[in-house]
Amino acid sequence: MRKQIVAGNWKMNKNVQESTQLASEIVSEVKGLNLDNTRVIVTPTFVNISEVVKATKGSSVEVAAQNMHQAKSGAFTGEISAEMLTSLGLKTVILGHSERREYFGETDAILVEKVNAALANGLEVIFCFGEVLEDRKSGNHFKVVESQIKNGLFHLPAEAWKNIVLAYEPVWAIGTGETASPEQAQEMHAFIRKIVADKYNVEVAENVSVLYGGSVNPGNAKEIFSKKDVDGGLIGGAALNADNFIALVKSF
Ligand SMILES: O=C[C@H](O)COP(=O)(O)O
Repeated sequence: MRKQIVAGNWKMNKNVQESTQLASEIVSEVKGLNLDNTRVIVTPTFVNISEVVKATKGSSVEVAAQNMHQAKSGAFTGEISAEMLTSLGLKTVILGHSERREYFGETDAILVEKVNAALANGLEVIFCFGEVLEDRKSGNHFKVVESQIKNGLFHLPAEAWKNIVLAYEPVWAIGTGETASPEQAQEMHAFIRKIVADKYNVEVAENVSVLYGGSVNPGNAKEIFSKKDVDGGLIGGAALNADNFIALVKSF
């Protein structure tokens, strides 16, 4: 059975003290929860990963990275490799976030290299995609999402999908306070599962967790997460506060 996941993407927020404090608060709040089928993930910025790994040691809270470079090592000033992440004990990396695509020029071709490098190093990939408002308004959103998934992931063999998590993040809903309605999320998630089933098989499609991201908060999470094909969320703003984040973890 696929897992439910609440992943907090801290983006470029929180210094080292704030990061460890938030992580410690989350650790102490998850202690009393039954998380048999729910994974709780936090993704601090690179410089704070080590300290957050220490702060979460021994707890069920997982630490992941927000990005990585595709090369093994070398002259790539300012970049971080997959092996550097695994050497810290990380098991998961977010790739293809719309902010990386938009502000840092990450193309489908670059993402293929990143996905391959991550998987080759034993990392699980939370692969993000989603349409901009124009696409949604013109009814192009299914096509856009299909092409992002196809171009980024459909070169993979079926067995690689056990290390893939999908994150549908409509760009118009990220940090805007505007959320896709639970019905819009469900409709897209069902579509995503269908194209994965068509390309591979029903088993791969049913086993992959598909997260929703875009202005999820304690007020709307329950309804969104209750949808059949929504397996949790990739959370930005609401993940920066332990109470809000834990409220989301309790929203299944
Ligand atoms: O990675 C998280 C998403 O970009 C969602 O961000 P948000 O919850 O602040 O809208």
